[in-house]
Amino acid sequence: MTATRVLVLNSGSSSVKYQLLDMRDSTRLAVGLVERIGEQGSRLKHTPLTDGGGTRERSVAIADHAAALKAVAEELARDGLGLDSPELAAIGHRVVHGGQSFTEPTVIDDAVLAEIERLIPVAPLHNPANLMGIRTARALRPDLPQVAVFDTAFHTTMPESAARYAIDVATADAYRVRRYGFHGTSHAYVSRATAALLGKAPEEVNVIVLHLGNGASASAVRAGRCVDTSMGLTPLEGLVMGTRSGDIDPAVIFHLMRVGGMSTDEIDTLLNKKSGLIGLCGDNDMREISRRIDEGDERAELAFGIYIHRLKKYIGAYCAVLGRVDAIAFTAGVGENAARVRQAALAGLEPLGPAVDADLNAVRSDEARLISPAGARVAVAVVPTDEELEIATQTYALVDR
Ligand SMILES: Nc1ncnc2c1ncn2[C@@H]1O[C@H](COP(=O)(O)OP(=O)(O)O)[C@@H](O)[C@H]1O
Ligand SMILES: CC(=O)OP(=O)(O)O
Ligand SMILES: [Mg+2]
Repeated sequence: MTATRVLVLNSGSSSVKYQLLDMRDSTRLAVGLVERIGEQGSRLKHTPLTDGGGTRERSVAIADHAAALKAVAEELARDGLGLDSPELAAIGHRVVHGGQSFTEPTVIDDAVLAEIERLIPVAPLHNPANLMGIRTARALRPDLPQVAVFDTAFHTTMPESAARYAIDVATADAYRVRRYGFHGTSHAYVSRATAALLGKAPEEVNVIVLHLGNGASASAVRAGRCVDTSMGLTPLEGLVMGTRSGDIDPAVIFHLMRVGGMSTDEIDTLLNKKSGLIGLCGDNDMREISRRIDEGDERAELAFGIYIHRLKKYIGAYCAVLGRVDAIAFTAGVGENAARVRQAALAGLEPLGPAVDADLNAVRSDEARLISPAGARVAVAVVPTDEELEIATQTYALVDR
């Protein structure tokens, strides 16, 4: 029997999304999610797709990402899809920070693990979770290839003019301080899918991708290659996010230290976990914010206004970076679902080319689709991202020989 299945683990700071796929035709055999890892009320949601068996949800104490993967393995085994299956060809892992070392998907060995570990200081919320998933998967199936697919890889094509901060070069190089960018697997997938939606090859189009999830980032993609992105050394720079501030004057940090007496760790927590939408209005879920705006809540409206203002600035900036823009694509939880965000982000930008048709924008669908009126100079699209499929495809390409 040839092994054609790939298990994909997308480990976030407090969650794991996973999918088991058969790569002969990219069908999903099971999908699931472990949430609130290490917190009160952790839970697992598992859906086998093989014989139409329904979703199983249970609350289980899950202390860390190692325990999470063990629970996932148990669920898969109950459906006869366990990690011991000879049909499993590889396990693909999303790894958030690959620094400058990794520009391609990479089969994981001890040296690769050591490098991912060395990068923890620049991805403290993400790389430790990714490492724990990899180590646990290796312990469960030491014989199986494990592949790392890096969020940073797609952005390694950025020119130095976009990748460097304007700080002393020797200091920057000594500490590898530069702009790496994240969500690259999504930006790559969505920019290609947007080209396909336009009936073009990726090399023929320039696309602005807006990945708006809990973490959020924008990228400018010229002829299939990333030329700029909004996240930097870490996933803190750029857009306003669910709990992260995005861009601020770096002097805010000195001010909070000197005048506010705050420690480095306190400021780190403030900017990564207590800022963005949640810091501005107490909610980080765009559904809840939208509901509050409808009720006339002024704090929610202000938070939304700040979120949209930043988004608009990046869209304008990337129009300038690209010169010619063929499409703007919205993706991830907010981008795919929040018509209000899409409408507001592009309102008033018609002179630059993009336009949104209100009726098309209001349609709810899981399909990639255009929401701009026919003949718009810049197409506007909603393109569901699929990081797991992209990771599975890249993983299988490395092991299928
Ligand atoms: N129907 C919806 N309307 C508006 N926003 C939504 C909707 N569904 C999900 N979201 C937003 O998507 C976010 C999660 O996006 P997702 O891409 O799954 O993020 P992440 O991968 O960072 O966890 C939620 O926090 C919520 O704000
Ligand atoms: C890199 C990053 O911000 O990832 P996420 O959106 O999954 O938190
Ligand atoms: Mg995400």
